[in-house]
Amino acid sequence: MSPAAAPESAIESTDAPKRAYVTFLAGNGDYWKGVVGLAKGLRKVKAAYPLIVAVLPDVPEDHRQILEYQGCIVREIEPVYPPANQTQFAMAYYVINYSKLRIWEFVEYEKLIYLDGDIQVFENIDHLFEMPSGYFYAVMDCFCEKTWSNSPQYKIGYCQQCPDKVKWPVEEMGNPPPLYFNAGFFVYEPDLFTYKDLLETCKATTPTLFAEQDFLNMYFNDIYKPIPPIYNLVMAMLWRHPENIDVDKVKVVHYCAAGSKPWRYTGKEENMEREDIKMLVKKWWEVYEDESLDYQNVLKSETKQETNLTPLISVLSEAEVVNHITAPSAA
Ligand SMILES: O=c1ccn([C@@H]2O[C@H](COP(=O)(O)OP(=O)(O)O)[C@@H](O)[C@H]2O)c(=O)[nH]1
Ligand SMILES: OC[C@H]1O[C@H](O[C@@H]2[C@@H](O)[C@H](O)[C@@H](O)[C@H](O)[C@@H]2O)[C@H](O)[C@@H](O)[C@H]1O
Ligand SMILES: [Mn+2]
Repeated sequence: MSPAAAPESAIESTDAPKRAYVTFLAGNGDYWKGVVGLAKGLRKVKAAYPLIVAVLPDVPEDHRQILEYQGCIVREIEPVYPPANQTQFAMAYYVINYSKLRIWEFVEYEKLIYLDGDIQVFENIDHLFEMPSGYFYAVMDCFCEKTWSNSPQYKIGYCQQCPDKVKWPVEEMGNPPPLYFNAGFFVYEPDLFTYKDLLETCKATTPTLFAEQDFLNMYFNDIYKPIPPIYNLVMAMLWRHPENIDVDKVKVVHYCAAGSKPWRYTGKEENMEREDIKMLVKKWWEVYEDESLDYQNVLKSETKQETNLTPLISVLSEAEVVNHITAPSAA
């Protein structure tokens, strides 16, 4: 079994609907470390589906090789640029995030779960694929951090996480804004019509503070279904809305607060000395450094088991009971 072919053949050999996890990687910086951590985390929780990495052309070959070595399916995508204008994004690098829209093109998969490279999965979440189709599932965001300071929500002090604390001023501003999700994690269905329409609509839309996240929120507004925050713990929730979070139940952590990316963590930025943050960063490192989770090591130990089973399998295949040997999951 060739290592590179295993993840795909595992899926192709069954009649089950095609599913996968997908993440996004740009540039020659250090985000590949996040993706390696994610691939190993998915393996640790025995995810049943592989991890696709949608890479921009500027991701260097050696980084791609590291990802393939970790069992990822690397797929190059073309960049998507927002129309030029005067907009200030909350972060300058958000401009590349429009390229995420390309993942709607992956139509050989029926359903996909997108995760940012700065996300880690600590418990199996395969069950999210079983939710009814036809919706866009994601976790509600929080508006309380400084990155939101140019938004009306922030200026008013309104957050959808506690809409009764500071009420939305309906009389002055009309209805409160629709529910707004964090676009670091979502469950979606690739589709070529949607893909083309996304790109065309995007071209005709003025970019705003949160770039593709604002755009996706607008585009999928009518089919958006919130899922609980355990599926994408936006770190600021820990100090902004502790009453909404039970850290022990969290399955997916999004290291999105300033200074919290584990591979860059110094502990110096605001809130980064908190015990819960230190614990979550430590948990990320434990997965990242666990060599037993390296794809090549998992392959080796599974090959050993298969060798032991060979006599039994050959008897069974003669009887045409075994049509295929399921390859190990890549994730
Ligand atoms: O230089 C970069 C910046 C971003 N990303 C990808 O884009 C995602 C979104 O950026 P980020 O997670 O840093 O945004 P945040 O969630 O912190 O606002 C990352 O997780 C990566 O998957 C990347 O690959 N290289
Ligand atoms: O390009 C827009 C980005 O927006 C998001 O950023 C977060 C994060 O920056 C926090 O620090 C903020 O406080 C939070 O509200 C905000 O949504 C996504 O995580 C990322 O994947 C990407 O879509
Ligand atoms: Mn992120």
